[in-house]
Amino acid sequence: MSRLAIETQGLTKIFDGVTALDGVDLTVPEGAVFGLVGPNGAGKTTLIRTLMGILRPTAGTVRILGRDCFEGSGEVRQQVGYVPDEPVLYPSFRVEEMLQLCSRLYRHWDWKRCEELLERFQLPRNRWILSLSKGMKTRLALAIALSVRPRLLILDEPAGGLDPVVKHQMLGLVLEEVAEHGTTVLISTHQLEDLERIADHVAVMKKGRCLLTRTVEDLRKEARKIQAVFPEGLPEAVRRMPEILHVESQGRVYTLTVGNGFDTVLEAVKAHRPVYVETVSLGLEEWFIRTVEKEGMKDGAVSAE
Ligand SMILES: Nc1ncnc2c1ncn2[C@@H]1O[C@H](COP(=O)(O)OP(=O)(O)OP(=O)(O)O)[C@@H](O)[C@H]1O
Repeated sequence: MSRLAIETQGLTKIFDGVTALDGVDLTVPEGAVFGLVGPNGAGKTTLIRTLMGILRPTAGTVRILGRDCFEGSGEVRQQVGYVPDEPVLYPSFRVEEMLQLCSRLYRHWDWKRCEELLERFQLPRNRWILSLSKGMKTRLALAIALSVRPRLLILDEPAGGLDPVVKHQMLGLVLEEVAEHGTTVLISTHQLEDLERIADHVAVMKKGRCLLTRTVEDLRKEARKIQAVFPEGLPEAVRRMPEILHVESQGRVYTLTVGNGFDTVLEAVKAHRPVYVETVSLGLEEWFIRTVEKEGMKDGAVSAE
C-alpha cells in the first residue's frame, strides 16, 4: 500500500460560529498531484492552513508525511514547500535578503536550485520586494518553496495574478519537480483546465466538507455525457436516475451528464430504444460544475439550470 503524504480525520475548524471545515477526511498518497477544487468559501484555504499547522483544528487530526504537524521538532515543516494565496514576503527586504533568511530557516535549503529558479523566473536578487509585481511575488514564493527541497509542495491558488506564459512555465516546473524528485503536490485552484493538465487526483470541497475524491483516470472513464434522441421525450425512469448529474435538451435531443455509474445509465438509455445515441467525454470543468450543482440541489439550493 502506498504511503500517505497527507491524512486528515474528522478535521473541523469553527471560527466564531462559522464552520469552515466540517469533518474532512482526506488522504493524499505520496507522489500524487492532488487538486483541491470547490466554490468560493468552500474551506480550501482553511484546510491548507490547518495542514500547515498555521491554524489549530477545533476537532480532528492531521498527519503530514506520517507525522503530527504540531509536533515540537518542526521537522515536518522543514519538508513542506508552501505557496500561500498571498505570499508572506517582507516588503522592506531585497530578494537576496529574503533568500538568505529562508536559507537559515530551512535545513535542506538548496542554493543551486534557488539560483536556477531565479534565472528561469527572471527575478533580480537586488530588487526590493515592495517593488515586485503580484506575479513576481508568486514566482519568488514558488522559487523559495522549491529551494527547500520539499517532499510535499502545497500551492494555494498559485496561478492568481500570473500571465499565461508564466503560468504555463510554473505548471511545467511543478511537473518537472514531481518527475525528478517524486514530490507530492497539493494544489488548490479555480483554474480547472490547469488542473486537468497536471493533476492525477481531484477532491471537491463544498461548505467545509469533502464531497468526493477521484483519480483523474477514473474521472476520464466515468465523467461522460450521453446524447440521445427520444421522439416522445426523455423517459421518466431515466431522468430520475441518481447517477445523472444534469439533463439538457434541445428539441428531442437529450444530453445527460453522468457522474459515476456511466454504464448503468447507458444501458437504461438503450433499453428505452432511442432513435440515436452517442457518448461524449466531459471536461473537468463541466464535471465540477455539475457535481457542485447536484450537491446544491441536495442541500435545497436552487439549481443553476
Ligand atoms: N479567520 C477567519 N475568521 C472567520 N471566518 C473565516 C476565517 N477564515 C475563513 N473563514 C470563513 O471560513 C469559510 C471558508 O473560507 P476559506 O477561505 O477556507 O474558503 P476557500 O475555499 O479557500 O475560498 P476561496 O475559493 O474564495 O479562496 C468562509 O466562510 C470564510 O468566511
